[in-house]
Amino acid sequence: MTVRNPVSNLQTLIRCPSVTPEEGGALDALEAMLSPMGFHVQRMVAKDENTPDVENLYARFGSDGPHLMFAGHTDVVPTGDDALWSHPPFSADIDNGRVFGRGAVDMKGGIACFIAALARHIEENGPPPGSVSLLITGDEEGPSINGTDKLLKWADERGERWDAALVGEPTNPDVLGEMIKVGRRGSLSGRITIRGTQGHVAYPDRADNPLRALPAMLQSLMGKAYDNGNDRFPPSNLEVTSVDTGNSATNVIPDHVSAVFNIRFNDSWTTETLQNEIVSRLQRAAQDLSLRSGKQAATFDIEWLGRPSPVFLTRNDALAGSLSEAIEAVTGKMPSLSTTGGTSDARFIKDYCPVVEFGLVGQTMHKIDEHVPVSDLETLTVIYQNFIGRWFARAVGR
Ligand SMILES: N[C@@H](CCC[C@H](NC(=O)CCC(=O)O)C(=O)O)C(=O)O
Ligand SMILES: [Zn+2]
Ligand SMILES: [Zn+2]
Repeated sequence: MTVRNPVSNLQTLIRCPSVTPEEGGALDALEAMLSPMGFHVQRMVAKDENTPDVENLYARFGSDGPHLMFAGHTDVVPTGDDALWSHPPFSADIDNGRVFGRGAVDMKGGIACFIAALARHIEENGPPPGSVSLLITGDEEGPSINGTDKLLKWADERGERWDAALVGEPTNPDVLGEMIKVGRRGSLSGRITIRGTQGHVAYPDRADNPLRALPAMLQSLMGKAYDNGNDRFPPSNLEVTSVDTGNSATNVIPDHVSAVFNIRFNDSWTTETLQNEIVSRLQRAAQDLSLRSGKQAATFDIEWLGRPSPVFLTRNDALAGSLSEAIEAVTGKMPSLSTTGGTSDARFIKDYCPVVEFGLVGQTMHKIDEHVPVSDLETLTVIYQNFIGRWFARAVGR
């Protein structure tokens, strides 16, 4: 089986230009690797209003339980200015012991290693005593509307059930083996629009500049901590990500200003309690007249943007334990169990089975010259192989 080499698996995948929502040949390449191994491969196209159709793949090896899912994505973020790359972003060139290309660590590399690991496990130990599935989406880096969420529902409707899932996102900050993700903070975005009265900039008494209310409003959102975090999660944090008046003139006071924000929140909040907190902070700040003496409280409205992402924590010692033991056996490191960073598709999987995440080192993800050391690909493959053995041994009670 040639797929036992993670480096050639990865080179094949990188050479498929699968920038979201393009399939780019990446799922065809996966199918060509998995079918000869004995996987039953199915392709599913997900559709929704106002978003492009996206191709996804579900492949199962075996028909009985226990059932282990490996989840990930073959879509990649855009390459940016290709001229800035030292190797073309879809070349998969190897230079100085490193494979270069978009998706090298995020996360075609993780998929390449898992396939190699399973191939080695089958060759050396025979098929696992149960089933292994790959749930691979082409819409993780995009809106995530036509990806893992819909693919899970589709598979669930066809009777698929899983006992545990491993997501192969690049979870390690600096060194392979240092961090497993066992949960994620939630994510909530919104836009506030402060209303004023348009007018001539030389006659401000005849206008009401909404920008004079903005500093107090932004201070209320970002100035005071939402919480201090806890032993499970980092503190919640809100960042304002854009401010816009739509005003192109220098001598006109605009009639409105909008600010967009995103908050990453921990399990001391629900979406609803957090929305209430944000609105009450804004209502208080709207009374602040320090830059607007003689005016009424500012008027504003708030619009919640997109789907909020839920906060979740995987409380499954057996799953995180098998993975930690595998990592320690191969690298000598005991990984931390973390909930730091962004959200991931594990937020959808957690409704079906316990889920943890472990993959490559994420330092170059989304950057120019994304790359992965060949040695990390080999080490991750050995970790995944070790994990597969441990997880099934534990699941069947051996
Ligand atoms: N576009 C999607 C989901 C966005 C997910 C994104 N995740 C990461 O960047 C992962 C980084 C990490 O592992 O820390 C995010 O957190 O924004 C949507 O909006 O649903
Ligand atoms: Zn990713
Ligand atoms: Zn990414």
